[in-house]
Amino acid sequence: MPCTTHETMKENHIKIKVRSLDFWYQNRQILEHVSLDFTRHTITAIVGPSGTGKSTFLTTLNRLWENIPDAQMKGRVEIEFDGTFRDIYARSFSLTQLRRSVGMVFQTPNPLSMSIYKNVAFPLKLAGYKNRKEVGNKVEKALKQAYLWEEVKDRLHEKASCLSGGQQQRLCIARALILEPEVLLLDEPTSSLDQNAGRIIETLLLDLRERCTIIIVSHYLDQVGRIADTVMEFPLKS
Ligand SMILES: Nc1ncnc2c1ncn2[C@@H]1O[C@H](COP(=O)(O)OP(=O)(O)OP(=O)(O)O)[C@@H](O)[C@H]1O
Repeated sequence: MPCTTHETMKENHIKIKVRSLDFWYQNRQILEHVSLDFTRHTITAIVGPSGTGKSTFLTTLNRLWENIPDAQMKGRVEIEFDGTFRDIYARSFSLTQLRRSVGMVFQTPNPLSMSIYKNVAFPLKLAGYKNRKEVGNKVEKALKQAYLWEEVKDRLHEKASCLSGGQQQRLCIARALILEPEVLLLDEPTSSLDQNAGRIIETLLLDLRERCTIIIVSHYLDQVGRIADTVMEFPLKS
């Protein structure tokens, strides 16, 4: 029998496939045989007790763990690009493409010590964009997508450190969005913010779902209830 239509349809909606993933720091195993699928254009929340490997898991989706001494991973992570699943750990897969396609936002806003404008434009500079008009247009678009444009459009050349915590986090989201990633990973992005600033980011993520596949680690179950399409609880039970 050929593959059923139902199975094909299900496969068509998958953006990320994780298969038999094991992870260790030194000799301590943190993730054991994790196999998961993430659906395109949805928000998946990863929840669970402290220390169960939620943040570590996110770093296996963008290879950010690779610089940690004595860390080790086994298994496969495949992301769909232009209709084809690519093994992001394959030698032939470019790290530059991965950095462009998978954006990340951390728990504490981490603006660079430079102006608001330069912070957002920074990934474009690394990617070799030279045309000032094009860069300006992209900065504006990313700041609009991150709901920050109206608040900063008249002070783009001020230091990013002058912004409030919530604004700084939206600035980091704008920086993550400027290369138009297909996947956005967020590690407790609202935990250092007040409730109001956190709610703005939630609304923004619901909007971004149309463009990106979003995976968010969150400790707030009320937040998860408001925004998540799927919830995955760590430690995973096989
Ligand atoms: N760089 C590292 N070197 C060694 N051990 C680490 C490192 N980073 C994390 N760990 C350990 O790995 C385990 C999982 O950590 P991780 O941060 O992934 O968990 P978490 O579920 O995200 O926790 P939390 O909810 O508290 O953020 C913890 O026991 C942690 O101490």
